[in-house]
Amino acid sequence: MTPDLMEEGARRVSAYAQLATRNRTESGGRAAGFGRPVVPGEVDTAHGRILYLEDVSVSFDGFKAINKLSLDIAPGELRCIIGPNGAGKTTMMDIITGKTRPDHGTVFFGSTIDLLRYKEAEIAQMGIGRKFQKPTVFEQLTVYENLELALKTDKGVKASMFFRPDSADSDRLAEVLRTIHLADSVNRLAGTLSHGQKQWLEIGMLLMQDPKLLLLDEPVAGMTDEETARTAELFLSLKGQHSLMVVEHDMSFIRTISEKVTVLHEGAVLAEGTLEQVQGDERVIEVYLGR
Ligand SMILES: Nc1ncnc2c1ncn2[C@@H]1O[C@H](COP(=O)(O)OP(=O)(O)OP(=O)(O)O)[C@@H](O)[C@H]1O
Repeated sequence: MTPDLMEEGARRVSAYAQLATRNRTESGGRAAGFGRPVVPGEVDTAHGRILYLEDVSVSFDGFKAINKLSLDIAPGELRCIIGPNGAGKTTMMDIITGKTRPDHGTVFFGSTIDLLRYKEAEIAQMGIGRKFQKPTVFEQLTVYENLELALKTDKGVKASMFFRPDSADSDRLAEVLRTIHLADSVNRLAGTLSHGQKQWLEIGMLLMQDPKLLLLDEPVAGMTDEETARTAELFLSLKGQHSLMVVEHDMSFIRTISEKVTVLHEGAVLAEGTLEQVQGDERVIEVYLGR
């Protein structure tokens, strides 16, 4: 082979690699992203959606847990999801976070990131944080150390061994401590916190990674009334800066925080609107009372 041909081949290989990388990290090669500036690492919300599910279905042993589910969430929105037991709320979150693969449908983060092409860990890195029902903080570490650890998880094993928070990290830590009402408890062992405080600490750990979308599964279950009220304040303060999807059974909590409520039933959206609207919907009443 002549040097010219070899050079030409190398150019083609390099151009192809660049194209593949661009398609994977920016627009997924879809026409929707064409012509708009795409900032690597930024979620493209130009179409007014941070999360978009269309016609999503998944079956377990022939049982349709999610059945042609379509739903979207606007940037900065705080969306509440309600529905009777077994409606598919957890399965929907499993699909969004890459834990469960749907049999069918479309799931997009912004208008350009096809979440079905990514693994669970990659989706978390992209800025989708998930809080499970039970708090999972490190009980033997202090509040501060738990938050510091959340910063390190982003940085890989070697970097995290020598990690020292810089001033931007320290500012962020202080801000998160204030947001989660634990500024007075920095040096307390997480194991000595109340149930509600542990939940806030775990939310704080997610906030350290500055997630664009937070999925929260029954965040006030087991909390006292005072803790529930403080959690409502916390969520209202996060709205706008982050998008939130909150699954909850506690209707008085939902009443305090909600604008738009989505009711899931048998794996699909049964109704959507304000809490008053959905509570007045005959189909919703039947589903809740008919159990
Ligand atoms: N891995 C699985 N294998 C078999 N069935 C499953 C699996 N995951 C969920 N299901 C079934 O799918 C349906 C939806 O479950 P899911 O946990 O998503 O409901 P949910 O709305 O979160 O309920 P809850 O309010 O009780 O948490 C249920 O009937 C459940 O038994």
